Amino acid sequence: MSAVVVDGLSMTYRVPVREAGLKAAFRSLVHRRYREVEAVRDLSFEVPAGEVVGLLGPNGAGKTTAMKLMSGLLHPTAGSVEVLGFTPWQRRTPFLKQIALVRGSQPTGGAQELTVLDSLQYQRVLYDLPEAGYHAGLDELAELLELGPLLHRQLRALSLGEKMRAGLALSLLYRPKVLFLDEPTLGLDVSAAAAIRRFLAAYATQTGATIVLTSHYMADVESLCRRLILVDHGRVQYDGPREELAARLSPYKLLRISAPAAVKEDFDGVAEVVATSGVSWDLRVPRDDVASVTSRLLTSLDVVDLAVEEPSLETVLDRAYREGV
Ligand SMILES: Nc1ncnc2c1ncn2[C@@H]1O[C@H](COP(=O)(O)OP(=O)(O)OP(=O)(O)O)[C@@H](O)[C@H]1O
Repeated sequence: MSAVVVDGLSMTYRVPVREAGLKAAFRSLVHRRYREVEAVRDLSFEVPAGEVVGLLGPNGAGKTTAMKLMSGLLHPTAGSVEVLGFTPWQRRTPFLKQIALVRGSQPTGGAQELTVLDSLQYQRVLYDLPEAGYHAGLDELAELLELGPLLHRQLRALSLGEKMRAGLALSLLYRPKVLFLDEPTLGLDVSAAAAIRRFLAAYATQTGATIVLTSHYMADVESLCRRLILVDHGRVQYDGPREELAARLSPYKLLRISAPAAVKEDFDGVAEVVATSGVSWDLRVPRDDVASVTSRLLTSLDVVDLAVEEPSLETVLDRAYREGV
């Protein structure tokens, strides 16, 4: 069963335009002109219950707009969305109780003067959580997100990484079945980002939640999403397994061998040498030839180590963004 069904979704913003200068400012009071920005165009995809999918694309591709539409913050210009059978922008209570949108740019909503614990208690009242379930959930989240030292601090006094941990606890306290994560590691240092990734991976496995994630950090995508949906100019450019995108965009693999006695001429007519340092050689090999090239090298050279690598996701996406899929 699909938890999220997006069908022919489009969203056009109407943005007021004004030329520079005082005269233009007055003129715009009488005659306001608008221009249209098509943020999302005819987007369609489905996410089965329990899947973690990465919604990727370059800046301005329409990801955040799509996330806002799927979580009911915006009403689309055209098309439909169903999340757990609900139309998000109707914002019905049973829908709101089963989804969460977490944004790295605004990890914690609500009153920033409240302490983390007060905010969690407020969330309990808002979502009508039974006392026992609340305490069990809170203990679990507090442990996983290391919230102990933060509970009695005001939200506004937290660092970015601490805010994200608190924001996740606030959003996950009521155990949403569908989680929209918009750049959850934005601006975090390497270990804070890694901690969030570890937590999300564990949360997804433990709860079987459906997760739609946007991120510009490849580590997030690689550790969490097997399926990628690539959008550009508001349209789906690719929807499928992560590895297949690499195979489609890069017809080569990298063969890394360590052969102390090898010289450059040994590779003539066998594989293209792209880098070498000491006894180690990086070879670019067409995907279909990897097996034959490997066995040729193993017979002709004294190979002490060998590894076959996919091009990095960063390289693959850079190519997809620049040249299309
Ligand atoms: N509230 C708004 N009013 C007008 N235009 C908007 C609004 N929000 C977004 N846009 C425009 O819609 C397009 C898509 O923006 P969106 O934020 O959805 O992209 P994104 O893929 O999330 O980008 P990024 O990776 O930079 O966060 C952009 O051209 C953006 O300028």
